Amino acid sequence: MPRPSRLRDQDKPDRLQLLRILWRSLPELWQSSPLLVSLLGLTALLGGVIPAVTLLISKWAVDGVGEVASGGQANLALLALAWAGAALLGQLAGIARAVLQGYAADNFTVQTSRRLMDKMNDLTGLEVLEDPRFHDDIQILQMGAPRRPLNLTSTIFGVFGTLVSLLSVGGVLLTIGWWVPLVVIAGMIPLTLTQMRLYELGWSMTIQNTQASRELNYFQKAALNQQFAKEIRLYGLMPYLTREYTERTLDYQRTMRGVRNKQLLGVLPAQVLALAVTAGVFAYAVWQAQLGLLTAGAVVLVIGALAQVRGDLWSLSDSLGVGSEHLHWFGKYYEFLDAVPQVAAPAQPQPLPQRFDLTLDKVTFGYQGHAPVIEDLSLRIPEGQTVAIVGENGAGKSTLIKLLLRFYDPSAGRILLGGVGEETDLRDLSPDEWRSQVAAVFQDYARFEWTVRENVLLGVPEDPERLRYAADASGLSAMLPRLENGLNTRIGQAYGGVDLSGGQWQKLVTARALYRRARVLILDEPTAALDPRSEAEVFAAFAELARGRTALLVTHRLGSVRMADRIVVMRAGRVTEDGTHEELVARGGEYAELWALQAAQYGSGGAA
Ligand SMILES: Nc1ncnc2c1ncn2[C@@H]1O[C@H](COP(=O)(O)OP(=O)(O)OP(=O)(O)O)[C@@H](O)[C@H]1O
Repeated sequence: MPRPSRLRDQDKPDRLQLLRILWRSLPELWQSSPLLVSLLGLTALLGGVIPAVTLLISKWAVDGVGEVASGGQANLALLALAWAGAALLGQLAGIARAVLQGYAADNFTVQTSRRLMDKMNDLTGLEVLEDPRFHDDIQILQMGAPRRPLNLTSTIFGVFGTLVSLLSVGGVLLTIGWWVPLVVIAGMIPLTLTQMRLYELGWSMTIQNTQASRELNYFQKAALNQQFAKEIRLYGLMPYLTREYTERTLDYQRTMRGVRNKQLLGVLPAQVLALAVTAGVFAYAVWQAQLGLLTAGAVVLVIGALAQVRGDLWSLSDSLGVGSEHLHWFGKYYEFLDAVPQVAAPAQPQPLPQRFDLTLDKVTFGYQGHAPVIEDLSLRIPEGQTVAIVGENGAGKSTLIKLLLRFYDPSAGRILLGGVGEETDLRDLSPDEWRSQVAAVFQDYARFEWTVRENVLLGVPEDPERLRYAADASGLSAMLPRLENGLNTRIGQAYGGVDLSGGQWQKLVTARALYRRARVLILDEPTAALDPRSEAEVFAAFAELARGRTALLVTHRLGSVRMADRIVVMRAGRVTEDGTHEELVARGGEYAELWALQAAQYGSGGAA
């Protein structure tokens, strides 16, 4: 993903760029349903020529009436039938187009959304998701994904049909004078351009206001969200939220109202010009008829054609204006699809090494725009070892875990996987393959509003024996009888499900990690919300599961780290102590101090 500053630069693509976007979207639309799109093109073509055909028939009919009145001959009945046939065909083409358009747009929508999701999957790192401006782009893409493909499809075929109609009616007007269609169209061009410019203005306002609208919506969301209800009531936050929401909304509406008014008033002069031109041509046709140079049928043709051209050009300017908004959205969409992530999967990934020793070699890392939080850190974790990582808040423990999972790449140094002589840089492995070998419970784990079972399996096929083992070992089994439908209990009030307590959730996500057949197990603060008995149970399960595999445990509960083979103490992004519990206590450093403190709290006197 490019840095968001690049995204900003492209917020207002010029017309040429819009054409390029259109050029790229056409084959995509075609690929989504070739047959439907071809038929759609045919119906638009048919619908486009019908107005010209109807006008010609009208001309012949009026002239025919004149002929008959002056004693001549004309097959008026046939002409009437032809007129009705053409009108019916036009109606049928319109209905067929609407139906086909619905089907084609459905396919195009699914294809577009799938590509968005696939791309999100390709963004293997987390760095992009942490930039506030990235949220704006995602919000625009997310909001537009269900409707922009349909809008663009209908605009493309609308514009195509209108162009066909303009060309054919313009061709009919040629019979009055070669300059007539040229003058009519030239008179309408300012209207078309003004309309398009104003739509573009509308789009750039949408972009500029996304951050503002996101923020104001956040105030409303906070006010109505159950998650914040306790603090809002306790601290009397509601008046503040209401005030902020109202002021920001009024501000936002003022800005948007300005744009809307400008849009409406801005088209007025161009509309007057267009009207003047058509009125001029109309007057010319009447004058020519008075001179006997045009037949009555030709005057009817001119009147009808002018109305048609006016209607067509109006709808063309409207479609091009709205269409440019859809194309802007597609511009963002392609920008997202083309984004090159900082954490990228290698083109030719190395196979996973035999041994899973982990080596951090002089690793330095800082979050985007921030000072390093891991500095020149070297650490070797042989396969099979259970390592507890402890240290004060903000020491960099969770960051270290995120680096090991390759959610970020170090800015300096390397992280290697493999035994001596076969070490491979994590950057040379397929992130998916590497992560499939790791089970992890994060501090801020995902709470999916699915069933308990789905929350444990997370898309992995069910193995009943393993599921039972994971549920038993994590303590999940013990809480199931209290849930209405056991493993099939739906979680989340939004879908009529139940709410789980923090501790219950923690057991569930521990089961999630235990269910995976992973060679590396990572638990980041797995027991923070657990009662002492559950904590002891989870650690017993962890110790059991950790046997024979690499296990990393980040925790502040020192009582539970004694069972680790080794304890690593971190401070300000560096490893300051490294050894067994006994060694570190004997050493009398930070660990010994923390241990004594916690032991004193539990009243055991701090003895090792
Ligand atoms: N996504 C982020 N963007 C910017 N800074 C971050 C981000 N995540 C963490 N930090 C910062 O990095 C530093 C290390 O954070 P980290 O979460 O690794 O610490 P920790 O040792 O796990 O702390 P704790 O014990 O409180 O969980 C902190 O100063 C934190 O503010």
